[in-house]
Amino acid sequence: MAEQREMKEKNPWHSAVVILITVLGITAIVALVTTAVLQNKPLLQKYKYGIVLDAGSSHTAVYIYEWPAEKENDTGRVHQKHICKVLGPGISSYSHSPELAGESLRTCMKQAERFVPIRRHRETPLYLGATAGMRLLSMENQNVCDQVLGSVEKVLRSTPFSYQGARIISGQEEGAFGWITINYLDDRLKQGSGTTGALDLGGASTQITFATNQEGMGESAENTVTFRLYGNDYILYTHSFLCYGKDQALKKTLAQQAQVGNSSVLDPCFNEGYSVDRNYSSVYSSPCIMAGKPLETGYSFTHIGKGDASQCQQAIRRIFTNPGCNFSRCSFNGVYQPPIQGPFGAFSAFYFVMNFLNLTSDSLEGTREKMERYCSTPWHQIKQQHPGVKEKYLAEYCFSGNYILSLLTDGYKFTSETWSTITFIKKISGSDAGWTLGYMLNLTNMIPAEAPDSPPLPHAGYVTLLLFISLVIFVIFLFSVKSLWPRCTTQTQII
Ligand SMILES: Nc1ccn([C@@H]2O[C@H](COP(=O)(O)OP(=O)(O)OP(=O)(O)O)[C@@H](O)[C@H]2O)c(=O)n1
Ligand SMILES: [Ca+2]
Repeated sequence: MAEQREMKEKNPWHSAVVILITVLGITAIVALVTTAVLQNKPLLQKYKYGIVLDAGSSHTAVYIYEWPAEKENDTGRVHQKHICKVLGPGISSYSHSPELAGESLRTCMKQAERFVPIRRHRETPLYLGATAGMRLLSMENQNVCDQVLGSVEKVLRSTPFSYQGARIISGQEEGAFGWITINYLDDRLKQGSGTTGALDLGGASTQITFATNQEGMGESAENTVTFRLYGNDYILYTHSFLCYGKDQALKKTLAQQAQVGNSSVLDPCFNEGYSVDRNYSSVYSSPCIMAGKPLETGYSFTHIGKGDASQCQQAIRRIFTNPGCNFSRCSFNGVYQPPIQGPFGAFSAFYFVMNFLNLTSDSLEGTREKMERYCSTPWHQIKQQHPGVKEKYLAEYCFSGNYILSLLTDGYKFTSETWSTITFIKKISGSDAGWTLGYMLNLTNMIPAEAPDSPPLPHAGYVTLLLFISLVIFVIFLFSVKSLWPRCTTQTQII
């Protein structure tokens, strides 16, 4: 018994040495984990900025993007910090006083100076991309077009930002960068999984872009864009239809219904009771309307609504020409289009219109029915129901809804089955869907061709593993001490 008590008293677990070892072990583990956590903790977040002006046919918008400075090549990292809508029309409407085009941008550029921290002003790249309105102006009058671009350049150069140029982007770029934007924001590019096609409807042009594995893409080089992003290859089909944005399509539809000399036009695409006097020249004042231009201006007519959706669609169908298809398949106007591969995101005016008409989640048949009902509602009732909506927009929704229906089905060949693959979207994770983000990502080389190397474990996983291994080592150490120590003490006792 006395021997046993002696053994217990001499038990190494109770000795000061073991307590010391335990304390030291725990301290070492805590120090190790703290060092690992502190070493890997993200530094105080620093942000970088980029500004892109979308000079559209109907208006200009200034987008400010922001991203963490040390994560430039991570997909999904750049987001929209602010959008400023320029007051007044698009820059192409300043053809009679080009210098005012630049002036119109000043208020939004001042706002941008407040949204980007002062210390970042000088390094913040500033781009302006002009789309279909300026493409049309350059066709009409190259000289005036250059003056407008010169005027916006002068104002943008006077800002504290790093001005990188103002230019008209091609329809191909507009389509492809819209596609990059939505797939970047959806985080689909890095995963290399399926992508989403992009449908963009502006005032003067419309774009369709989708990834395809079609062998037949060789059929039309001008509709093909290839990208290598994050180690994945993409073959995109893209086409921009100039003059098929919703404002130009409206002019086309009206022009083919109007006969110069007639004092009124009975239009099925406007609600019954709608009646406005128009000048013929306002309808024909566009390079999109080729035939039937009156020699003399000054004729006017009364534009009267008739409110009939199916007749409206018949009228719209006539603006899609069918000159024959020189390829294996075509959309319209003899333009090549491989079989559509969804899903699709439809944005800009596709969204504005379908959202207003409450048609963002209906079947194709449901959409047709609702359009019939909307168009046959008398104009005074429509105005009563939507007192806060701009009258110009309101008057055009019957046309616009039918145009979208016709463009997607008669034009791009969506069917009742494939209609459901279209999602009408405005924003993805807080950033607007549109070409501007993709444009900036491309010009700042923020999407690498090859996937960047990343550590095998995420930060949290790394710390947890470190902690676990340290504990295992410590426990093993304690067990070895426990099993070795008594033997040593016993031996000492014998001696
Ligand atoms: N709340 C809104 C805002 C805009 N619009 C319409 O949407 C079209 C403009 O769409 P947008 O994408 O802004 O066109 P732009 O970029 O100006 O034109 P484009 O891309 O052809 O240069 C115009 O017909 C405008 O009347 C609308 O119906 N409802
Ligand atoms: Ca646009």
